[in-house]
Amino acid sequence: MSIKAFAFDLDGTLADSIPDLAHAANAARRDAGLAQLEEALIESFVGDGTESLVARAMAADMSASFTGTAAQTEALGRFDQHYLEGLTLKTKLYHGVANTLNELHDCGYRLAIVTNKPERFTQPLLKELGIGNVFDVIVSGDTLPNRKPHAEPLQYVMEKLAVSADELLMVGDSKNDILAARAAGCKVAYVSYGYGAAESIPEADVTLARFEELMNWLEAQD
Ligand SMILES: O=C(O)COP(=O)(O)O
Ligand SMILES: [Mg+2]
Repeated sequence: MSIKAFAFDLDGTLADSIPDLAHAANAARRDAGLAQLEEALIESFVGDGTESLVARAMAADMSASFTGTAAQTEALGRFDQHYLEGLTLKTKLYHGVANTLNELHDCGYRLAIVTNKPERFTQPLLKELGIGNVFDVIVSGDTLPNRKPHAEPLQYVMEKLAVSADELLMVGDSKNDILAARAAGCKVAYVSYGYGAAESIPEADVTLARFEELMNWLEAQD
């Protein structure tokens, strides 16, 4: 079966969003009277959604989880405000992303976003990055009851786009993306330039050092 649709992760795959996530996380820490953290440490906290990022960043500890304490809820509100004020101060699409997405879209492929970022950030971020119009489906971390690495977001995409698992390619930079693709039974491309370096990454079907290599992989399929 040939590929008819793509599901793209957002942070670390389409956009290099760490500087603005780190800026908002550090601003929330400053509001709480805490010292600033290195961007690289905050990068290691990204991937399991905003609540998790805020809990880890406030505790400066990867094993922290969001339990809804008053302090965490306050920090989440502060983070939201700071991040929405500066979604694209430094955030940029990676090289080749805009052209490749437009080319795929023009060729008639169906495109989806499957991110663990909440909807309140995903929609404005895609718009600010100028790629809000190419996606047929956008699944954020709070769109469905379950998020990546669960299969549900990809199953939802397949249903919406009326494609089967072997017609869909997930493209992502983290373990969660690969596990979600495996759980849903679809192929997966791992982009090695993203934020997955600190994790042990399960084997993907293809590894891309640059986003535009996706077109070479696609041409080699038929
Ligand atoms: O915001 C996150 O936790 C990660 O987002 P992603 O799924 O687009 O990488
Ligand atoms: Mg990612």
